[in-house]
Amino acid sequence: MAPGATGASAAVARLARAPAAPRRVARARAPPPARARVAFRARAAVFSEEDAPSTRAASSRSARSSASSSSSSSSSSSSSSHGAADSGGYLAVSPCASLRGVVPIAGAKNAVLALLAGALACGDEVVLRDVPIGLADVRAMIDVLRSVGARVDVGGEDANTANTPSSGVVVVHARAEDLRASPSADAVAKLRASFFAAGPILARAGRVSMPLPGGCAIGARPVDLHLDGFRALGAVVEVTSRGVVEARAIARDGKLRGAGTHVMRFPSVGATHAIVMAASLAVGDTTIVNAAAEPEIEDLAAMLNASGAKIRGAGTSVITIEGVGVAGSGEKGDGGGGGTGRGGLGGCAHDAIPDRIEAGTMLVVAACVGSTLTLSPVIPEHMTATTALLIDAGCSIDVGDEVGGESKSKSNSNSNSNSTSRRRSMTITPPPRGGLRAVDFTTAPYPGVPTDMQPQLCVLNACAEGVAIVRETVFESRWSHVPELRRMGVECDFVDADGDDAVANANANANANAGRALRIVGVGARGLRRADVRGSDLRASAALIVAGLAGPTRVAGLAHLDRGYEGLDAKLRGVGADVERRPVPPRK
Ligand SMILES: CC(=O)N[C@H]1[C@@H](OP(=O)(O)OP(=O)(O)OC[C@H]2O[C@@H](n3ccc(=O)[nH]c3=O)[C@H](O)[C@@H]2O)O[C@H](CO)[C@@H](O)[C@@H]1O
Ligand SMILES: C=C(OP(=O)(O)O)C(=O)O
Repeated sequence: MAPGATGASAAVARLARAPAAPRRVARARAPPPARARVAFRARAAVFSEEDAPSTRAASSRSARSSASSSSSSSSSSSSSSHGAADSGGYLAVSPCASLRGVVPIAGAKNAVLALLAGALACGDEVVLRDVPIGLADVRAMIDVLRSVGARVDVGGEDANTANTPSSGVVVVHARAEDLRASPSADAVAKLRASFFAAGPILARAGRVSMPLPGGCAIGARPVDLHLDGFRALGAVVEVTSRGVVEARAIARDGKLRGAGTHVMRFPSVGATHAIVMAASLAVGDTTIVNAAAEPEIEDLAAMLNASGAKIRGAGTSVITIEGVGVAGSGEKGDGGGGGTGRGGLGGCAHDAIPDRIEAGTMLVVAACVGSTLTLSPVIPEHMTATTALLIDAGCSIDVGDEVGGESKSKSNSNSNSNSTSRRRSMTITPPPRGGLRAVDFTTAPYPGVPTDMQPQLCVLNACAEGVAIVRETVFESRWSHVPELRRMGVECDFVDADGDDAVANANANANANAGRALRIVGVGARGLRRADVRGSDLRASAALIVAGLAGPTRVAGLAHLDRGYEGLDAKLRGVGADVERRPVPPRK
């Protein structure tokens, strides 16, 4: 425990502990595939509102599991920690012979959530564009910001419904004098990214009182790596028995100090976000080794740099941050970028990167239906792991000309554009239906195959000819789509599999999956069987909808979908799919 840490609660001790040494875990084999029960009759529960995930209960389950050490695991794939009741009805999806056209790709959910947290690090106005403001997670994150005193104005097209595509503008102004250190527990419980806000609040207010977050129920998801980072930056941290992280700067001036070299055990995306934001406002320098390299981190750094931060190496595994101090500290900050010249960050205008996971999902749609589709805009370099798999599966991918100029990140006080990712269109031409080949894959931190694409890529394999082996090394319980795919007639079982467990071993949480893999036997030209299914997390819901395009399906669990896909059903209809959102039918 860090010097000066108060309390020795069991939760803190567990959070501080390094994970147990990697070991092979004995596992029971998964039960044999459920035999078909005719879907619409047998699965009344799938469509009952009563079995919708309950907000409070699920959130507190998640909080407890978040508080547990990284060596513990929780099998929570059948429930959600998302706060929304499942009032979204279901999607009736019919198989379609062909699709055609251009799918608009929204700003990236996971980038936007980090950017909103990043705006709390800034003393002046931050204008964020390409924000999918219809997403439940974006709205919940805005609630988190408002609950700590930030002014947030939301504008742009079609800002009001979860299932309408939009391209919104959000203006955040988090003035130092208004900033409060205790976000609303209800808002925080709704999503994982809420915890990203702890870093900037701690750095600016000198303390934070942060409830443990929500998020998809796909694994234990502790926050120990975030807390290690705060301690390295000179904070004392404790987790109360009520599941609230209490952190405060040790220094009497209430400021964080540069951590020097901080090595992360695993390249956690969220912990990297949190440390980058907090270290930017610390006094002194920090180098994060084994940082996450995801594009969303590069995007956050671009926004912070345009506001006056001094971050180098974002998008690689070593990130160096020269802390500019907090406003009024007079310790650092030279007025460059959007900085205030008195320490602290200023403001900027920033366009969020396109959503590589939404785009990847649409590529799988095209592949499963066997139709050519164009997506726009995308940043192709962010998607290479996914596109390489699709090419192996027999698809061809063409990258088009630049669309809409380069991604912009413009400081309020000068015109230093520091992000140059090119947005383009991308066209996928798959083989005719039945011609897809199965592809083995293993998820891994960027630039590996994204875990957020794993369920959708399982569906790709379900639609292909042949047998695929899928390994998940990031989230131990991200398999909730598997029983639902079985209901759709896909043979899939967990099998022992050798391979490189290096990534899983670094991430003790995923050890439950070390040495085991999902074996999927594709249905090929036969197509999938009619079924009623329920998505139990965001990407599982999306994957099951994609599967429905190859076999008639009613997919419940839309509250998950609406967290992270803005108007997926409307976008699918826009290219010719037969997808209809319907209310929950009465119970029989
Ligand atoms: C809002 C957001 O951006 N969510 C993304 C983010 O989640 P998130 O930031 O939660 O994911 P992390 O990269 O932190 O988690 C990866 C692994 O590290 C473990 N871990 C994480 C933090 C920690 O303190 N201790 C620890 O052990 C987790 O349990 C998990 O097994 O990255 C994930 C990995 O690409 C994506 O699937 C999520 O969509
Ligand atoms: C897992 C995801 O989100 P979160 O981290 O917010 O649960 C996701 O976007 O797939």
